Amino acid sequence: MSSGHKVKIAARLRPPLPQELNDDGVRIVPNEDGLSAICVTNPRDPSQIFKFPFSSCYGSASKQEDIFERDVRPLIDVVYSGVTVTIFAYGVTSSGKTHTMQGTKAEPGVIPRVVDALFEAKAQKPQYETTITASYMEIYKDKVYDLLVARETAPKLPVRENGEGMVFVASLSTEPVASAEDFHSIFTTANKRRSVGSTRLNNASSRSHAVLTMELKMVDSQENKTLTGKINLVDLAGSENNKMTGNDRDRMAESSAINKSLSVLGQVVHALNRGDSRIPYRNSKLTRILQDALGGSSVGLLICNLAPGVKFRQDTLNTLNFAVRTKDVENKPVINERENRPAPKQHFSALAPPAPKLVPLQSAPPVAGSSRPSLVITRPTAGPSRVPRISAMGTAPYPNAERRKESGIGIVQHRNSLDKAITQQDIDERISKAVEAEVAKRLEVRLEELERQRVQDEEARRAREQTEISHDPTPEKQPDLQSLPSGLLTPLLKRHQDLDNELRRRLQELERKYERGKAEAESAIGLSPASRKKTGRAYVALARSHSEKGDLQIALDLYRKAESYVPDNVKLKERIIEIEWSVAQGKEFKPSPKRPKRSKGKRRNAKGKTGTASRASSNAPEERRGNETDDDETVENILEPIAEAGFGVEVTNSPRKQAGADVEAAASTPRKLRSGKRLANGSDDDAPSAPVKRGKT
Ligand SMILES: Nc1ncnc2c1ncn2[C@@H]1O[C@H](COP(=O)(O)OP(=O)(O)OP(=O)(O)O)[C@@H](O)[C@H]1O
Repeated sequence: MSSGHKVKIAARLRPPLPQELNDDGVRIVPNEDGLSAICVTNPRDPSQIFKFPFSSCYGSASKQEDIFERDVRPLIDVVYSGVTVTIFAYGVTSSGKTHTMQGTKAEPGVIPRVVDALFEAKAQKPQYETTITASYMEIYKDKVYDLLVARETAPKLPVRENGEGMVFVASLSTEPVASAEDFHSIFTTANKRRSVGSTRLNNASSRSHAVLTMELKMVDSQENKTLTGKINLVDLAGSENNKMTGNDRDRMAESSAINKSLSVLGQVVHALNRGDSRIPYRNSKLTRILQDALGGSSVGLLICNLAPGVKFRQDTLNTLNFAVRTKDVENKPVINERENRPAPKQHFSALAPPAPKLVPLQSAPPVAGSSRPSLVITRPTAGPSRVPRISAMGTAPYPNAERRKESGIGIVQHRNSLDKAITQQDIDERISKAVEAEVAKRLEVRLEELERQRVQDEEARRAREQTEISHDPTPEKQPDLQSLPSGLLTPLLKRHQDLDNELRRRLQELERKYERGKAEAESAIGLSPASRKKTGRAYVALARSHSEKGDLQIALDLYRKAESYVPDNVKLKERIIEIEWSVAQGKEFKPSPKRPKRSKGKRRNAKGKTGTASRASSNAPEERRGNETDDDETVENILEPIAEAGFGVEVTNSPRKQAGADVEAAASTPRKLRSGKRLANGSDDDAPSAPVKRGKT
């Protein structure tokens, strides 16, 4: 039996803004069991509808209070039981993340409501002497800044890891908070420092990810123990399509950092779901900082913000796909508890790391609507721990933060204010801290060296390969698939077995090459973009051949593998959803028929861009792509070169003449929706349903 706690998902659709049309393409549909699902019309084929069942779905008329009372308030008791909770808002730009997290004076969002609830609960727990502190940071262009200090005096802060594997932001200030009112004034000031900019889609668009942490220290003098609970409230920046946002140069740099970090977030979730031994947390500051929330020791709630309107439709599907994956991520919540009683003096070097002890779950209150773990692990920290317990989001306040505390803004006693009588134990602790800081620093330097070395090795390897390719004229050397002229490999189409073998060989070769790329072997990030695409293409083609043979599970695995190389490919995501559904339902899967082979000139004509195909244009993929829509671009990137090489094409969007395939696919699925019955696999934690026909519900 699993002792983990799955990340809970809540999806919220914002109402259309005054200038937006409501086409009803995203809507909430109640399920028979009292739960609900988000239904999204396929932007490429309005006759198809994707269904995403979640335990909490909020429609456009929902109120801030609804989401707070149902999904957030139950977590307040979890924080008071000494557990870390992380709530993050995720969605495309302008989908309502900041509105949900911060809200307005008239409609306060999750953050102000959480703080009010923390103080209400504090008043009801007289057995504890509770102190509450806040820290607030933003991750802007992959750099971390303290939002509680003026920007002029806020250098970028390093992210570190202590000996217990706890990631923290060094030198992040913490501010004691005496009351909810005190918090609101601190928060309002801090928010003015957040990087916000205007885009075509949102005139107050967050250009950074913001992480607010409220930490509670609950000293129980009767029981001689201290519990530390924490809640991280994360307002992520939204993914962006620069063509829609109309971003200028400055905004583009921000946008690319935002998109990259969100893409790494997706890869982390993927890797966790696959059970990889290496999770690429280190590939962005965002994922490092959220490490504890994804696959770590905290309880997680992901609020998925969705925007109505057809222009956001593809992003909405991407957001929901991310949510579907995230709900399979399992955390192992931990109660942070330590004894108050001073331990006998001992030199830090003589102390062994404390062994975790299992504590029955009853000590933690239940989380509404979630599968609770049967056990949680407590970290006993009796006496001076070998490694000082450092807040996951950092301690060591800035001098000006310290000043704020002294100036009496907060009346709460801070842990560091025990300076009056320094004991031998205090001294040992300080030495221990200094040693650990030094070790952390050296480790970081060493890691940077290793990373530099890896990059150098990778470059040298690529250079070697380049030289080999240009000097090796032997005919048996395998040609690059991308460079093959169209039609050259057409005969392979007729020989599927050969095709399989060929692709397998190619994949093995690529993987062998990649293996040589040292320790990062499991991460597609370690490959150049070209190699990633190439590998992705090869997996797609192999997957297709398996799906045609009816080996759907194998095909699905291969498509998923392809996705880790080209995580942004939208059609690939759709294909995975379709096959997942077919596998879950035990239904036959019919891929859309292959696109008929056309001359390049015809292709251009079909798009209506140019009259006749010039030789220059047919040989210039960049130029071709420039004329295509975004969707085409992502598909062409992975699929087209294979098609040109004669390996077949994945076309999800069936043109009119392929309607037969759509009708057939739809005919096998819509009745379930029509009758209002849940799909066989339609439990709360199910994957989305396959497309079903509209108009029959
Ligand atoms: N539930 C809602 N009810 C009313 N208005 C909303 C709601 N959600 C969002 N809005 C409005 O939509 C606009 C965009 O919302 P918001 O700024 O919160 O989006 P965002 O996802 O944080 O965007 P970005 O990623 O660009 O920062 C704002 O004008 C906001 O007031």
